[in-house]
Amino acid sequence: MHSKDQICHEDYQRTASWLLSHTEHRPKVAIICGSGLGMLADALKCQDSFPYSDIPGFPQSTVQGHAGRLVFGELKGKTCVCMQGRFHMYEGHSLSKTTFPVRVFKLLGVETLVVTNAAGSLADSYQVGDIMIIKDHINVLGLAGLNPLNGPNDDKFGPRFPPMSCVYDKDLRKMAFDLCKSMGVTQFVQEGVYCMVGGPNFETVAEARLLHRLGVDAVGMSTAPEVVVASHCGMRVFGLSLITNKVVKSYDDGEPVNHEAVLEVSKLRSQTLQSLVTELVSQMDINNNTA
Ligand SMILES: O=P(O)(O)O[C@H]1O[C@H](CO)[C@@H](O)[C@H]1O
Ligand SMILES: Nc1nc2[nH]cnc2c(=O)[nH]1
Repeated sequence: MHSKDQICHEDYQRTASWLLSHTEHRPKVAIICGSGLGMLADALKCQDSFPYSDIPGFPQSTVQGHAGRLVFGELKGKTCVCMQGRFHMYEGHSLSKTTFPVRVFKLLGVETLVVTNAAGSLADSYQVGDIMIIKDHINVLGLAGLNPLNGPNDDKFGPRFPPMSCVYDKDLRKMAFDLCKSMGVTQFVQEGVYCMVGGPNFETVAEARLLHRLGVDAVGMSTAPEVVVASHCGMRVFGLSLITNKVVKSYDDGEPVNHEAVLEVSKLRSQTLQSLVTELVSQMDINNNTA
């Protein structure tokens, strides 16, 4: 590594080579599990699992509900790699560290990234427990100049100025919605705009009202940097937010949120999310070359 924050191509390669020499799985799909959503990895068959502390170059998870384990395996015959725990900037990681695994996945041969998160809703029509298919995002940190792509561009991954106008794959969104129909769960499925803020504090009422007026449907403290990096290196992206709470927009009522409540709601929808992600991956058009 060059400096504390600068990660060079060889750093990603070193981690990718280590993983390739420790598992025979050759994933085409990567799944990032949000807060309390680590059970998505439980559906993987023929697992090879690595604590982040064993993987050279990998950051460590510090947040409750993020186990800190990388799991390789098969979902209905499709080879996947699953992050049981992601990295957030508020933990003290640089944005390039929070997105480090995404570029490693690219070097492993991953073509599609599935991101999941726990989020608070701003949209009045959303209920706690709803699943939101992410249509687009607002990267508040990115707009303010905090972008994982800052610094010298690594042309081996992608261009200096990547477009971001069609990041969340339309076909995968439609496929997910159709799956929700066949699963009979459309009454709690939404499609909307996710906004990433820095955290770790939850929103003030004034901030919540601002985000609401900006057209944000759900807010969280992750996902956008991973998606920007994945899109930069040409990956197809699909995202789901689980609505774990309603963001308080009134000075007179509303329940203040806490992380324990977020984890509780995650448990509530774990089975549905697991089935949805499993079916989606199984229907994806991917070239499943095994080593
Ligand atoms: O985005 P994920 O990792 O799901 O976690 C969400 O839940 C935590 C707050 O409860 C924050 O980290 C927020 O971003
Ligand atoms: N910023 C933010 N992140 C969350 N993660 C889960 N719920 C919330 C929320 O209400 N706000």
